[in-house]
Amino acid sequence: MKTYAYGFPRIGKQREFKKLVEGYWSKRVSEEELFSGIGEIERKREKTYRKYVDAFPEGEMTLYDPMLDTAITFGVYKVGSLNDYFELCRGKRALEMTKWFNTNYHYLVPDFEERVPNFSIEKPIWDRHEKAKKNVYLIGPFTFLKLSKGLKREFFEGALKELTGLYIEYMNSKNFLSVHLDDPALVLELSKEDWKLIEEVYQVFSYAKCSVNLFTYYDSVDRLELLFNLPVDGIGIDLVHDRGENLKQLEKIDREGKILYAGIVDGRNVWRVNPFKIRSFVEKLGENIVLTNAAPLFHLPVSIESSSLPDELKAKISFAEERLKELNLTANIEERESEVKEWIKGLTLPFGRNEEVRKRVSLLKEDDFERKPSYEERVKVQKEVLKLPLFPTTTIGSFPQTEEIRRIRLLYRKGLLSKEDYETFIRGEISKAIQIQEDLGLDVLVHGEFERTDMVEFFAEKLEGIATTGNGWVISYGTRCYRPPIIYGDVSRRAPMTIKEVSFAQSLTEKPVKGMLTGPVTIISWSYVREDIPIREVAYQIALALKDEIEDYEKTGIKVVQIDEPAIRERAPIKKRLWNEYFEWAIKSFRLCHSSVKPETQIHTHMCYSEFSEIMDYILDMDFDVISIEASRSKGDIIKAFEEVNFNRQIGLGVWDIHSPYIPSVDEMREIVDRALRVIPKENFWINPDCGLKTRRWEEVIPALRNLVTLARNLRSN
Ligand SMILES: CN1c2c(nc(N)[nH]c2=O)NC[C@@H]1CNc1ccc(C(=O)N[C@@H](CCC(=O)N[C@@H](CCC(=O)N[C@@H](CCC(=O)O)C(=O)O)C(=O)O)C(=O)O)cc1
Ligand SMILES: N[C@@H](CCS)C(=O)O
Ligand SMILES: [Zn+2]
Repeated sequence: MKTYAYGFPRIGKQREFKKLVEGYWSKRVSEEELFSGIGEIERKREKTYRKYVDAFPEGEMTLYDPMLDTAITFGVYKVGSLNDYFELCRGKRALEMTKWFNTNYHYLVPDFEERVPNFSIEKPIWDRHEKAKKNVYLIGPFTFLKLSKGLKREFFEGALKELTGLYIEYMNSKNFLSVHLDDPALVLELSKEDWKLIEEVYQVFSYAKCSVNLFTYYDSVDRLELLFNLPVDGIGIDLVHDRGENLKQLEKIDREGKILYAGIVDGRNVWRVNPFKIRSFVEKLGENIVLTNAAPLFHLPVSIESSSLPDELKAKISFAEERLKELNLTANIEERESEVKEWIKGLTLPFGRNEEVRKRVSLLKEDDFERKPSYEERVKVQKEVLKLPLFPTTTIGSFPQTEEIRRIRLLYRKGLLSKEDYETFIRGEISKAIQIQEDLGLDVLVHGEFERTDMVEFFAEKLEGIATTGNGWVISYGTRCYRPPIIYGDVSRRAPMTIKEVSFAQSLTEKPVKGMLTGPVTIISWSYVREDIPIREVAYQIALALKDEIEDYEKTGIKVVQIDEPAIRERAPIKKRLWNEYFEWAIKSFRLCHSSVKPETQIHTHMCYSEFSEIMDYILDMDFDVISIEASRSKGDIIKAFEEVNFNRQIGLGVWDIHSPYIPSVDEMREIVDRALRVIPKENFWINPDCGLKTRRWEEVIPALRNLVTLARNLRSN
């Protein structure tokens, strides 16, 4: 049996990719060094692939994001220099950033600005395909256009025809031997018209001089037979996250000699597979099978080898390199039987069970998910208590994680600094941040999250039942990474998690300080989650831990609590037909956190970098008092969605794109507010940035927040 793998992480075992690109941005690395360093990373990746699998794509590497590279290759953006390229990623011309399907990877969204697209084939400033010949990696034209913005409906068909034609020209002129087309948008719930268009337009692949393999992943394809009728050589499908739907269709399809790239090892979660079971499963699939991963492997860290997990857990999981090994073991099971037996030894080890937690979840009643009194009642009490001005100003939670903070934390983690000294240092940072916010004149303050490495990892370290990996880095966007924790057992709170820092901050000021928590859906979405109990139960376990934390806030006099749920949209299933089922537990877990708070406690939530317009009704059902939503990169496009719903809650639409070092002026921020005030009553409107400020520098934060406060003051005096 043959094996194939794709999407192996580009970050590198020691985050070489991040260090290199960020080194270039800070002028420590020259252009030449950047290119040769990227080449080196690519060679290492290919060496790993070669160790385990028969084939893999060439030219998968990028300097920032493959969607942007595709846009440049086909002339959507003209880029004459590396600086032009990075301006589109993080400068004043930065493209909107949004979640890639239901993942925590963010891509740059090509924008056609409502104009007729005018494609061309361009030689990019750094040519990822320069040496590529076999299985050359390209994002499929359908996915590329479907995930872009500003392409009017009436132009879509013409654009797809023209672009697909150019793809053929590109492949033929470059003399590729074979092409790997990544086309995950084919798993979306598509209309009849879309399917008809795909069927028609993708016929042009018969003009390709090389073989073409079309890969889908993250879910099932609703019209799989249609893909097998296209003039391509192979089809890749996800047999892990398809709820059996791909398999069911496969049984009825005549594959007519086409290769089936059977995605049988999970690219999204870490639980180790049993190669014996996988092998007997694939043997039933028939002839012409190539074993592959079910989704790109970059959602996993590079290898378990360099992680600091306990051995019992390591024996149950696989990261990217181990997934390659699983493909290899499955394909060569006869010769490697003893190795396979060794591989699966850890699978029988039990997950952590906590009877008390199980009982608490089983005793939950409908009332436990219901906050009383209603928003209309409690908002009056909150007004009395908080006495906030019109257009209250706040930030989203984190302040700059400076090099000094990271260095001090590293010393503490290595045991070179005592807990006491570390905590004194953190208190010093909190004091400075409170002073700065007071001086700027913000209304609702935050403690700054200096004690947190990451908004999920921090809670994972405090909670029982969740493990952290130490070095298991995964890219979230560009060069920014996170280490997804592993939820392996029942989750419970050992002790208060955030009270010390937040109540210290509150002791320094008369203004309200927001207690800052990460919500259950986000903790789940940015972690790897056990699959032996229903996801709903995991969510309720986490919610109960957060509920206890909020009760402790109230006891210490905290009046405003923010429960961040930036991943609530991202976690929604790709198939909308499954949305009700998902949102039911997602919303209930949020409501469980805050259902028992006092009427005067103001509950905030925050969401970012997703397409929210379609989920407004679900969002409202979470029953918070205030929401802050990112809106500035999309120039406030989300405002349209407020025209259609009666959004009777307070809202802060982000007025500052915090992922760019650019400092917006008062007038630039005002544009978004003016548009929003046409649909949102001014007494419900807050002024805040898009997201947390941890990735920015104080030199950017202070002037931008000064402008933000000036904007609020101008609005109040108008
Ligand atoms: C808000 N977002 C988040 C998402 N997902 C998360 N898991 N977290 C988020 O906050 N998704 C949506 C958005 C956008 N996504 C991100 C993701 C990641 C970052 C980010 O800033 N990442 C940091 C790493 C953060 C971290 O864990 N830091 C640790 C380790 C720091 C470190 O590298 N230490 C060095 C030594 C110190 C030094 O020399 O600097 C080392 O260990 O070698 C910590 O602070 O201790 C990143 O830099 O990529 C932002 C938005
Ligand atoms: N409170 C978090 C939310 C990020 S989505 C922060 O400010 O970083
Ligand atoms: Zn955010």
